[in-house]
Amino acid sequence: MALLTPVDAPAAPLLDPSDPPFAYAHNLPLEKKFEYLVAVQPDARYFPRLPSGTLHPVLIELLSSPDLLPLKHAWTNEERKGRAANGQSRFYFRVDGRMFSVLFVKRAVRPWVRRYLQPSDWSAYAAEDARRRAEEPKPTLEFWGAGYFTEFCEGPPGFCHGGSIATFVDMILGFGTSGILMRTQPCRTLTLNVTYKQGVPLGGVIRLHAGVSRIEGRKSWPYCNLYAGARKEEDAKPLIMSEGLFVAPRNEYLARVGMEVHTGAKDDEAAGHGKGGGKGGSKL
Ligand SMILES: CCCCCCCCCC(=O)SCCNC(=O)CCNC(=O)[C@H](O)C(C)(C)COP(=O)(O)OP(=O)(O)OC[C@H]1O[C@@H](n2cnc3c(N)ncnc32)[C@H](O)[C@@H]1OP(=O)(O)O
Repeated sequence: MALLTPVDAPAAPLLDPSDPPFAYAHNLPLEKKFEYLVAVQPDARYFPRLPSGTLHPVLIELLSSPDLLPLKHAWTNEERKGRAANGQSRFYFRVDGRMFSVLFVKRAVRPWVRRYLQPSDWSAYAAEDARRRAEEPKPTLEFWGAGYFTEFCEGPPGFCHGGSIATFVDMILGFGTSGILMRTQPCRTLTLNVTYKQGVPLGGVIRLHAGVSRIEGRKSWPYCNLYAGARKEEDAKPLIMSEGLFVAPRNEYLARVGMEVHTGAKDDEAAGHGKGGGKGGSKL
């Protein structure tokens, strides 16, 4: 299935901040904030359509918002080297000013979500977060992202496996939308509907548009569409359309597994801003 495995492949070169890709990143207004993202771009041997170590313009655009908080170097150089050699598929997206990434590890359709904007100073972050929320009392109900799938997600030759796509959109729906928007832990998938209108090519930049069309109490109805190409075109038809019903676990379940229990009216109020939603009252 995969064209190249890490075992067959030559070792990835050591990533060095003095390399041209880093200089390229440093020319950007956000300077070192890009360093980490640049460093984890896959090697060109695994991902030949983008120059090694550079960010695609659409990702730069995505990351260039002035309200981005400094990125934290969450991984060591050694980890970065290893990860870059694994040909991971990676997507970036922003929700409420926070940057997230979803990546696939090797062949397994096992995605991990990593929150990029982990500030080193949590009190400063909390203050910033509170200020932003005060200015934008309504939760973000839609967001855009971009990324790519590599050969570890291959199904039909040159195209992404349907299971990888289903896993990916499940993550976006579950974590990226309902979990975050409802200000709770990730919600659980109750139903997931994926329409594969066209194949998703490996290697090229894929845009995503996701959001939540309705929120009622513990339930939310997120959607996620995938498009080919870096640029948004008004008449572009989605390759993939997905939607689902996601349900936040009951409080008694959360208490049993030792997770924080959300009962605050504020969260419910925020959730109630969804189209068609609005009951908001806690049914937890
Ligand atoms: C750190 C990174 C972590 C990243 C995580 C990303 C998230 C990825 C998302 C996933 O993949 S989760 C894994 C796959 N999903 C599961 O394993 C879920 C398994 N199912 C469950 O755990 C429970 O069924 C669930 C928590 C989803 C719901 O349990 P409940 O006991 O709350 O269900 P309940 O029967 O009360 O139904 C909840 C609501 O849905 C409604 N409902 C049930 N079945 C339905 C159906 N088929 N269609 C429409 N509505 C339905 C039901 O009427 C009710 O509405 P109301 O509250 O308004 O009355």
